[in-house]
Amino acid sequence: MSVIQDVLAKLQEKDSGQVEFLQAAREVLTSLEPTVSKHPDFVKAKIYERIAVPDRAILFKVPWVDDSGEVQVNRGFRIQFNNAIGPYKGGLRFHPSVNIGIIKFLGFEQIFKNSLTTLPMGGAKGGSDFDPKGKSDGEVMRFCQAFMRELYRHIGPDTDVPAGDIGVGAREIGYLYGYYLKIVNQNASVLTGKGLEYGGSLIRPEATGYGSVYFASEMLGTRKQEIAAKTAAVSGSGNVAQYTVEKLIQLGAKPITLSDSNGTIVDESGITAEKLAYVLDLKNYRRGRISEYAAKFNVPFFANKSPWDVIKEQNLKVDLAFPSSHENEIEAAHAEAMVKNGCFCVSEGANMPTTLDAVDIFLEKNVLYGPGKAANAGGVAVSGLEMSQNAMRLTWSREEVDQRLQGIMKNIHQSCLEASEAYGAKGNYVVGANIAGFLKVAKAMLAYGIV
Ligand SMILES: NC(=O)C1=CN([C@@H]2O[C@H](COP(=O)(O)OP(=O)(O)OC[C@H]3O[C@@H](n4cnc5c(N)ncnc54)[C@H](OP(=O)(O)O)[C@@H]3O)[C@@H](O)[C@H]2O)C=CC1
Ligand SMILES: O=C(O)CCC(=O)C(=O)O
Repeated sequence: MSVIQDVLAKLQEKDSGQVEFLQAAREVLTSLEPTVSKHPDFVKAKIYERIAVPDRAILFKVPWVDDSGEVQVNRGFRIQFNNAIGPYKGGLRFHPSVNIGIIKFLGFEQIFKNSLTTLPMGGAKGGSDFDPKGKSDGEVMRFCQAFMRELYRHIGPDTDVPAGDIGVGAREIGYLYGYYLKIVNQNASVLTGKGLEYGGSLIRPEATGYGSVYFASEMLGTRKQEIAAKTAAVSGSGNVAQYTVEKLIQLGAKPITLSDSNGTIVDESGITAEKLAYVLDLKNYRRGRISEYAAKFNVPFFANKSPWDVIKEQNLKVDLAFPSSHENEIEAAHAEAMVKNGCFCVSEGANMPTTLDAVDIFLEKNVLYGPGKAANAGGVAVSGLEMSQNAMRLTWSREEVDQRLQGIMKNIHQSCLEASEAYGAKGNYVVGANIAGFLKVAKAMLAYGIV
């Protein structure tokens, strides 16, 4: 059995219920296979085995009181996966589906993503099974305060710096940071995605979405194509989806879908800047459902369907796809239908939105496929820039941060291409991203000895 297969077999045995983590581990570790023969020192130091086990996993209770006075108890998690190249860094997810396997998959992916940015950040993730949907602002505030009441002792500007993810946006970061400040009494860079008034960075809200469009643009460039005039499907309607659509519009593309957990709207005339402004107000302030877009702009709404279901069932034609919602949203049958309906470029705003079978289909059919850890790294990259600005106690302009973001996305694209070629899988961004992200972390781990 190869070293990699041996590690995977052990994970399968030890972490058997953690389906999403095992999926992520399989995807990453199998694509590291070509590094094994070139790096016997990694094998001897058991780097492949060590990198797949978190440094620590913190599980805690989060008791809080709802608006009716009843005590509620949620689970809180912070998985500090690997800090070889910098402080632990990665978002917090508040969603009822959250469990240890999901947070572990996200934390594991974050190691390689953060390494690809070239900024000094280790990998972590956290969150809770708390569902902010349908909760009052007061309930969300009390939950965030209860969550921080435990989390504060595990984080710090040089230790671990969380940020947002699904269900954690500007409102939640404000409550979390406000409570940290209150109990620790230090205005420290312990969270990113902060408001501009209290240490946030311009372009952080936009960064993940913009970055995934910049990454798509780089991939298209390898075939002498560009974003302009392309029709695009985008899933989700949260932070990542909103700014993906904004950048697509700015670059002259036609985004035609958005979704949430209740269904998908299809606007074949194109989502415009004005319609997007409606979506931002609907989702970020009124906290409404995407079906309201369909009623407002008189377009079809497909209840309980994702954009990928609609492409499959209605033969909707698209050139580009930006899955920006959640893991495993694109399955093999979706991938087949997407290719059949003209989709030739997929840039993942979400983390692991494509199942392993569906990835194989994209690769077989020569689709330009940008995996999340490369394509959505813009968000954490600008979080890294937020930390740099906090450390220098100054703020950069919008233009400066955007220029840096574009440079980082270009550089990630180039590193993926170079690593894929050096390790015998030219043009395969999955192999390229995993190997390029891995090598830096592995070399740092090797330098530290067995710790
Ligand atoms: N925010 C960031 O900077 C980064 C985010 N990501 C990834 O991008 C993705 C989206 O995150 P973000 O935009 O921040 O999150 P948000 O909470 O802002 O938006 C999530 C969107 O996805 C929908 N969604 C979530 N889960 C499901 C589900 N199980 N089924 C159907 N729809 C669902 C939500 O619908 P509803 O409101 O109905 O639940 C919502 O429209 C995630 O995979 C995240 O890990 C990656 C890198 C950075
Ligand atoms: O900005 C960050 O620190 C993390 C963003 C994130 O959660 C992600 O990249 O998946």
